[in-house]
Amino acid sequence: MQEAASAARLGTILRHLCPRTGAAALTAFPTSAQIASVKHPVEFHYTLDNNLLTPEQRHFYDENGYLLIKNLVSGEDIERFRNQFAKICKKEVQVPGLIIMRDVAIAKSEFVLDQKAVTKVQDFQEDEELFRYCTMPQILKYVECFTGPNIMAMHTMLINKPPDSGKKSSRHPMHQDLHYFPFRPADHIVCAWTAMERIDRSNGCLVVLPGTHKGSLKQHDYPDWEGGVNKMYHGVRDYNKNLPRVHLVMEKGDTVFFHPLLIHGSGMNRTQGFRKAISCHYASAGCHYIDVKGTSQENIEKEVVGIAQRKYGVSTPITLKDTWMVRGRLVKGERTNL
Ligand SMILES: CCCC(=O)SCCNC(=O)CCNC(=O)[C@H](O)C(C)(C)COP(=O)(O)OP(=O)(O)OC[C@H]1O[C@@H](n2cnc3c(N)ncnc32)[C@H](O)[C@@H]1OP(=O)(O)O
Ligand SMILES: Nc1ncnc2c1ncn2[C@@H]1O[C@H](COP(=O)(O)OP(=O)(O)OP(=O)(O)O)[C@@H](O)[C@H]1O
Ligand SMILES: O=C(O)CCC(=O)C(=O)O
Ligand SMILES: [Fe+2]
Ligand SMILES: [Mg+2]
Repeated sequence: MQEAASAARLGTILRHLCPRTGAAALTAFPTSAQIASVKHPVEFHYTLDNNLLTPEQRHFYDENGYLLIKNLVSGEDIERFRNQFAKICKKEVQVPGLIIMRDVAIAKSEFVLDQKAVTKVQDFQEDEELFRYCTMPQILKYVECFTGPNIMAMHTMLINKPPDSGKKSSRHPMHQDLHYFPFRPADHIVCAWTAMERIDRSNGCLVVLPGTHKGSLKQHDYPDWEGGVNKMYHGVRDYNKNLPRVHLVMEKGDTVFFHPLLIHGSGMNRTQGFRKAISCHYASAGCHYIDVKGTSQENIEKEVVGIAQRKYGVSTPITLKDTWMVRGRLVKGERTNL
């Protein structure tokens, strides 16, 4: 009698943990103890086991494509990133390769030389102080669950979402980060995004469509927004507008890890403050480059290559791959493919 009950429970848990077997979704979530009581190894599709993630966390990422870890980066570290960002904006330090981007509403009006004009800095891999973010052990421990032990920091950003100018251009359209990346497999890429202050709907938090990481890479274009769109802020052309949206409210230091196919964006900043977040996209060094010619990524390759050629004053043909090869930095293990 007892045995039959526990066998039924085991079956229930296994069905819950292996949704791809086609069993109906369950409403109750198994506890750690229940999962630990399962004798058969449980299969997870999107994470590797390094004894850090709990089965619940691995299950959550499999189903949703993101995982939020509270309080992962200290207030002191965030203060240092803030200070360095301010120095960069004031031109007290010059960082080779850094892209400083102003909001389209400001870029097209007067020029103000301070952080009020800067909507994000990108490619800070040569700035020791900001790049510390990408090498923090507590972040890399999580990253390894997605990428394995050989880890490349591919893309770095500090986003300083400005108070909206009234044109709604502080929004970031819904997109998949993989659109920008000519490397695969997607499952071995992950973004770490850390809130540098409390971020909620008022200042434009991340908005995600849970589960969309299980889909494919979609066609991206500039959204048809009246007030203008920032350069390279492509959005998914068509996505199911009825899918549930989750607003990720985060406190300072909270960090979200998310899959590069997860459809996400961010709302406009309705406050007077500059909403700050720091992020890094990591990939397994074992990933390989692909040629995006003939794919939906051709449009972004054209734009990125155009900007890179202007920036470095080169006219020789380069590819999207070349622009990533020079930006990627090994942060753990061995640099193999990328
Ligand atoms: C996982 C990844 C997800 C993402 O990365 S999504 C976002 C990707 N964003 C980027 O890659 C940042 C791209 N931005 C840049 O490369 C630069 O900021 C950009 C646009 C080339 C401008 O840099 P600079 O050339 O130094 O700036 P500039 O003041 O001399 O302006 C040159 C021309 O560009 C225009 N511009 C500047 N910022 C803009 C903006 N935010 N949106 C639209 N247009 C913008 C600016 O008006 C000027 O145009 P014009 O020559 O006057 O017609
Ligand atoms: N007309 C639109 N077309 C496509 N994407 C949009 C549109 N309006 C908003 N978005 C995107 O949806 C996400 C959420 O934006 P939105 O401005 O609705 O913020 P929000 O945080 O949901 O704010 P609110 O509290 O007003 O609902 C962002 O990625 C934004 O760029
Ligand atoms: O901080 C944000 O608004 C998110 C930006 C983002 O998703 C991106 O740059 O890819
Ligand atoms: Fe993104
Ligand atoms: Mg909204």
